[in-house]
Amino acid sequence: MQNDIVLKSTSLQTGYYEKNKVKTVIGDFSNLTLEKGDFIALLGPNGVGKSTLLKTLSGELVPISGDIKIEERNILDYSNIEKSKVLSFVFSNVQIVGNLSVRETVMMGRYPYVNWWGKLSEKDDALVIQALEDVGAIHLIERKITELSDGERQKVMIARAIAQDTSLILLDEPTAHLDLINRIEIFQLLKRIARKRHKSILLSTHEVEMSLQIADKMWILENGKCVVGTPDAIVSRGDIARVFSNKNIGFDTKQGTFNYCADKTLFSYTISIDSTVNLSEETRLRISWIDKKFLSEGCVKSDTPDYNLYLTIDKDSNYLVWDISYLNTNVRCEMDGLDVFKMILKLYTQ
Ligand SMILES: Nc1ncnc2c1ncn2[C@@H]1O[C@H](COP(=O)(O)OP(=O)(O)OP(=O)(O)O)[C@@H](O)[C@H]1O
Repeated sequence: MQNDIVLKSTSLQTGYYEKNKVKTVIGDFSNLTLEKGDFIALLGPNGVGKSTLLKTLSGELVPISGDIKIEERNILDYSNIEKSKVLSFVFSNVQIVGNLSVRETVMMGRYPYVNWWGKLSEKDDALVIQALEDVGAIHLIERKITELSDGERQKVMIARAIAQDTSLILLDEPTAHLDLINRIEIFQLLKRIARKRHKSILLSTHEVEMSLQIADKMWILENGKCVVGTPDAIVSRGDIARVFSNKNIGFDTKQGTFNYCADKTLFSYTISIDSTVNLSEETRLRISWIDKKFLSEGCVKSDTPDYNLYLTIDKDSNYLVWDISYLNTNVRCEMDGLDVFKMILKLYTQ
């Protein structure tokens, strides 16, 4: 395979047909490629066309124009059974077929390989067990799929895709409805599979911060186009800030995190620190969280501020305290961020 390219689309337009006529064009992409071992996050606002692109790349939707090649062969030239040997698709809303056990569900991934007599071999069974071990769900093997939590079920569906042993795995929002730990686990699990088993994995997600940390590359959809790059390139080019920020959400390019800002500016402030204060890691952290809290309340940092916040040590208690000065008023309050804010608000509305 040339340059390890697993999927390549050329001049692809995605969209929908109605009565054999083009109803709407959703995406218009120059060349998109997925290479062996790639772990790629597909991101973009609601309704931008992520699912439409995934369904088109999987052959479920017919492109409006352009073509898609998987392992150098046009996707339209594959029979269903041939396609299911090169490509697996994990949907966000897991469709549960019948009252199957976890073993039977994952075994369905081996269906494209059943022998002439329609029988699964010992090798198939071993692959099912291996796939369940890979996703950390082997303990669920005898459970009914209907009796699992969303996170457990999602892992089983990923195991099914692994058992299917395709070079390409597409996943549509595999972490939707999952808690934080399960979301991270699924991301890391998919990355491990891409690495260990040299699979190409493309998943759509709304997890911007997690994708920045874990994905090899990102495809960001914006107005029907796709911006492609490694996380560092995408951040430094300002793509994340442009696509995902608005007047209430700012992207911190150094931290790779979002900050939530208020609609209107309430007041400005500055923070300074007395030289006697020993800035421990915890104190630095608390100050940065005060900044976040203030930002979310509509307060901005300024060199000519309404409020001066001076961090010092109270001589009697030996605790850290804030001295707040505003016009001719000076007050002292404890370190706690909410207390500081409430105190300032009190002065502000007096
Ligand atoms: N069958 C259809 N016919 C016409 N338009 C459709 C059809 N299905 C979806 N769309 C439209 O295509 C656009 C892209 O939808 P798609 O589901 O691909 O977006 P998405 O990026 O996956 O969104 P989300 O993040 O909300 O899941 C939307 O405007 C949607 O309304």
